[in-house]
Amino acid sequence: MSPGLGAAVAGRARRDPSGAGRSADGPLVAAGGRAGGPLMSATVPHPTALRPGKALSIFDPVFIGIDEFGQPVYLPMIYRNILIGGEPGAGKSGLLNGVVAHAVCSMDCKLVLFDGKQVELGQWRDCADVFVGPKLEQALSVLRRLQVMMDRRYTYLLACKRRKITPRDAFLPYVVAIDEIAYFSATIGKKTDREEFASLLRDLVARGRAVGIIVVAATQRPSSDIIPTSLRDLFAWRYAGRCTNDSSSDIVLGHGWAQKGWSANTISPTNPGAGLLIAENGSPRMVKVAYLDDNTCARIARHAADLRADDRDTPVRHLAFAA
Ligand SMILES: Nc1ncnc2c1ncn2[C@@H]1O[C@H](COP(=O)(O)OP(=O)(O)OP(=O)(O)O)[C@@H](O)[C@H]1O
Repeated sequence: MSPGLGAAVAGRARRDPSGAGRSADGPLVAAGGRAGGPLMSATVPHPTALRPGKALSIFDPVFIGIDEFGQPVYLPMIYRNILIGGEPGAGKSGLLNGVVAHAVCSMDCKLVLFDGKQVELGQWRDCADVFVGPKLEQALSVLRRLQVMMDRRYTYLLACKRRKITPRDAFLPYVVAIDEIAYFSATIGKKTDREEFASLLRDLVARGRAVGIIVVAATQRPSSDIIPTSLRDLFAWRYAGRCTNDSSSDIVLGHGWAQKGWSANTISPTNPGAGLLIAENGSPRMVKVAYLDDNTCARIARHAADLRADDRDTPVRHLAFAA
């Protein structure tokens, strides 16, 4: 488990009674580790880990596991998206759950979950503002609302002559987690609806970053019809768990990496949770994702649901989709 998450869970009974740390612009938000800082700070534990009893912040980098030297790997997720690909059983859910677990414990962020199977992200349901199950119409309706919200936030930023939201803005970042993109974009419903899903998702990934919409999307079908290059290249972070061939690995990481020796096809099938992580303009790097088993996810989810229930009545949370 992430040191940060561990601290948050362990600190359940020791929360800041003033509640100051839970507001969108409270002291919970650390001064360092923001966008513009290093893309990956892998060698030193982030200060979040040293703040027992406080909730996390989505503006803090997310602990995802260790690299091949045993060093912790943190991903700054704010203003970024992550694509997670790999064959069934590669360990994609581990990374998805790790990011979602950080998000649910961050009172300065809201959560929208898409899960056609319902059980992959189902444990976080009580923490989510919206949970989309197997219905494509619901998925489309939620994506359309997110798109409207995104447009309004841009209108607001334009009026303020700014390019990005900050922790001080009244509206909160959203983490939009999708387990199995292909289910919505290539499997169920009518072709026109699936195409609309793909196009709305692309727009969200392309434009959502600056207004605090973070897309975390996973697929066990890394093929060019599900992840066209134009979509893949919009993800600042890409993680390839074991893939069945070099071409699938390249579809996640970027064209040509397999030829340079970086292929997720070389990962042993007996090593789930190991994968290649790449940042935009960077090189791949082997990471072993920290695995949260079902019981741990359930404990974190209960803790976070309590925190969020306490927090729900604060005015800022009512800005949800109305924003
Ligand atoms: N980081 C990890 N460390 C150790 N074991 C892991 C790790 N990640 C996954 N596993 C093991 O591998 C199994 C499959 O992992 P997981 O369900 O995350 O794969 P997946 O890629 O999401 O599969 P699917 O595409 O079928 O949903 C887990 O039940 C767990 O036993």
